[in-house]
Amino acid sequence: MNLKLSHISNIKNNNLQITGSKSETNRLLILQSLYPEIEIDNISNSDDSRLMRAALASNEELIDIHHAGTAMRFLTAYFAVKNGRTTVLTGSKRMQERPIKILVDALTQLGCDISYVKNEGYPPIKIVGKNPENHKVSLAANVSSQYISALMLIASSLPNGLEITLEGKVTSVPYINMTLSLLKDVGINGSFENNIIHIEPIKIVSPKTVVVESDWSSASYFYSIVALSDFGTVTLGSYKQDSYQGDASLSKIYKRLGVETTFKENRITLKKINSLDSSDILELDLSNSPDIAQTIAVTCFGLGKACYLTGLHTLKIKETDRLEALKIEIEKLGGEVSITDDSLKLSASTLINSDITIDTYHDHRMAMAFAPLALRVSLFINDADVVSKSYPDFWDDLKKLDFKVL
Ligand SMILES: O=C(O)C1=C[C@@H](OP(=O)(O)O)[C@@H](O)[C@H](O)C1
Ligand SMILES: C=C(OP(=O)(O)O)C(=O)O
Repeated sequence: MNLKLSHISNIKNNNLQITGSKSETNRLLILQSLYPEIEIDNISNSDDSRLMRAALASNEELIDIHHAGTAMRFLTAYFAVKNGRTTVLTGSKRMQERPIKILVDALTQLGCDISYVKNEGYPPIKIVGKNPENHKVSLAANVSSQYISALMLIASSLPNGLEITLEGKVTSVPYINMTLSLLKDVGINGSFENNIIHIEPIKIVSPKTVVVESDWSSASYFYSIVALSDFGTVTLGSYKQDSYQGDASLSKIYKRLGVETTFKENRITLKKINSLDSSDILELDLSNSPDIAQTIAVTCFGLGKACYLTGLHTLKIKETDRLEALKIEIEKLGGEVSITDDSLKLSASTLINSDITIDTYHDHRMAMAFAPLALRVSLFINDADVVSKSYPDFWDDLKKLDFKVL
């Protein structure tokens, strides 16, 4: 599907209900499979959560999780401790390029049996479920926090729980804290101090309904829309001020880009204010919130504001090499970008080229991050249905804000 996007007027106040966080949902789906007493409310309707549910319900040996990184990593740990069951976990072409060795090695240390079907270090993998005999493990923490969350999610089901030692600089820390908070919410005890995580064992938890907060990464596109509008306001549900999601830092970051956030009951209202960060260049370390890097880079570009984004070392191994993809697409529109392995620098440039086709590289966030630019120029989005990975209703929600989506 190739879309043409344009917008004729400003954003009128509109109420949107954003789907549940896919990160919270996919953690809770694993926990619910281990502890059926758990109920989940405001579950994500993303492809990644649908695939996770289907995988957990499947009795097949071969399970294909397509593009879903959390599903790939969390299910590797889940099936590794399903004694007596053999599973082959595979995914899309890109998933077969996303590394998994650190997690496989950690599970092997515990006594699990996992082998590579094609290329060493990458999916597909064959998992022969075991009752692992060890309860201590250490792993590198600088590549993906998903490996650590995967171990934490199965830890309480092991007879002695788990002690996880994190080596090196820990990346995407809020996602580890999110896992710990959700474990606690369902009645599992754990701690994370001085790079050591302890999770206690528990056989049964008390019945409990956990309400998933709406997805903050998805909210980022509306922050960008409001920032790029002349006088827009958008209200989004269901959010809370004390979020488990690191991307809730959007409210602080976008204050510097001219968007004010107010929390009322369980909704946030984003309002355009006319005060932009006064520094020549917006500098941000995004190692705690990698998923909003694309949104912020594109907002800055649309505003003609220079930015220097660091802490982006994980972007190269996500749905695509996001640094490379951002550079190519922003430059098509007339911007100037330089990248390293972990940073992106955008010069203060003017959006000059209209009717450009944005390529999305099988990456939902490429499509959604560039869409707000339609407030400034009309553009085309290639392969626009990629958004369903995290936010299937995205284009319908843009129509509610008077975007022309053709
Ligand atoms: O645990 C999670 O739910 C996630 C962790 C992050 O990945 P990394 O830890 O690999 O950066 C993030 O980018 C991803 O979208 C979701
Ligand atoms: C990186 C992402 O997802 P995952 O790693 O779970 O595929 C994302 O949603 O931006």
